[in-house]
Amino acid sequence: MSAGIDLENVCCDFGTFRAVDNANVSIRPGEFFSFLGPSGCGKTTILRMVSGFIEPTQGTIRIGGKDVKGTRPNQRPTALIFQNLALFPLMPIWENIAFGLEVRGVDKATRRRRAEELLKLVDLPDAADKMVSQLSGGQKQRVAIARALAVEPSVMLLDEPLSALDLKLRQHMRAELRAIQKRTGVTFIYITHDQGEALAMSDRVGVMSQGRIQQIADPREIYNNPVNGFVASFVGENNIFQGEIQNPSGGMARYVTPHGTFRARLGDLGGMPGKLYVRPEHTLISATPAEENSIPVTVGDVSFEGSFIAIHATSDTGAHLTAEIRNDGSATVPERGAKLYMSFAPERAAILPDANVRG
Ligand SMILES: Nc1ncnc2c1ncn2[C@@H]1O[C@H](COP(=O)(O)OP(=O)(O)OP(=O)(O)O)[C@@H](O)[C@H]1O
Repeated sequence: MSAGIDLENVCCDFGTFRAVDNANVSIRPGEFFSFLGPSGCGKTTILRMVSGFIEPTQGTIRIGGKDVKGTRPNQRPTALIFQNLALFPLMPIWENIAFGLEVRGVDKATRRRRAEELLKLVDLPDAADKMVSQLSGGQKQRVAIARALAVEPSVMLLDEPLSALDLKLRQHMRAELRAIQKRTGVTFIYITHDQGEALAMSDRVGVMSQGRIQQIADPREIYNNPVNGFVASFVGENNIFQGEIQNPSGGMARYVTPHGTFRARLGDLGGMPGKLYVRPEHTLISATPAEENSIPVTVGDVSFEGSFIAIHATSDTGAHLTAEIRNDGSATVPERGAKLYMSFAPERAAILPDANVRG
């Protein structure tokens, strides 16, 4: 069983401080949905409102279509997983997993069977009789997930559950979590400040800043078509130009800057000024000027990043730019001091407002 979650005009105030400002989102049953944003943007507050530990100051939260106002956390069909797992060290793994069932009066044989099923589900079939201290960080994390799933929640709420793990394990657990979620079909709401994590695992992502949801979309859309500069910068690198818009037409515009006049896609500015954003992997280098959006530069640092090489350069007018080329031998890597041109295709660049912030 999985349930959808709807937030309708949800606000949360702590005294005079508004931690969550007018959140609207419909999370589908069985969806892996992440809230992504920097520390303090209100992600945990949203999770705590869904789980029932705090009530919204305004607005409505529905789980499975039912308004949950006044419903206590233990009466909601949600299970919460933290970074701090709070497993019981003196109980074997299977009893840890079955603890919630014991509280509900389920008999021992059924508890054991259910624990073993869940251990298979999280890919730890031989761990039932081990103790917590015998497991690695990632294995403990999987036990915590199995324990949360034991009480058959319709919604799993995960609060940065991987942040205590080292990088390799975290990357491995991304795939594991995603696989467990798809196997169970339970709705997952995941919060993280790690954009790689959110983009890799989620069906959709809600990017947040200063209490406001900035954009809700699938990971590709978030990366390829960010709605504002905050989202563009939070999920990746950019070359950014500041200038004036000229001749907007058909979703494109000319953009006049001290570094050149460019053509780019025009985002929804909502009356706000815009800057031009283009990703380093869409910034091209050439020995001769490109037909449009071409900037003469001098190469500075050339940094080897594994799968790609970052070329940092400064334009004759003082703009700092970065282009990335793939490390597959297909392009000549320029040297420091080389004079060349950086350019970008108009449809790869967008003029965007800064962010949707409290006015
Ligand atoms: N009980 C509280 N009383 C007062 N302010 C609070 C309370 N809980 C959270 N806040 C504030 O609300 C804002 C949002 O907090 P929240 O914990 O939701 O952020 P977050 O995005 O989850 O950050 P982090 O990633 O650091 O956990 C922060 O500025 C925080 O200081």
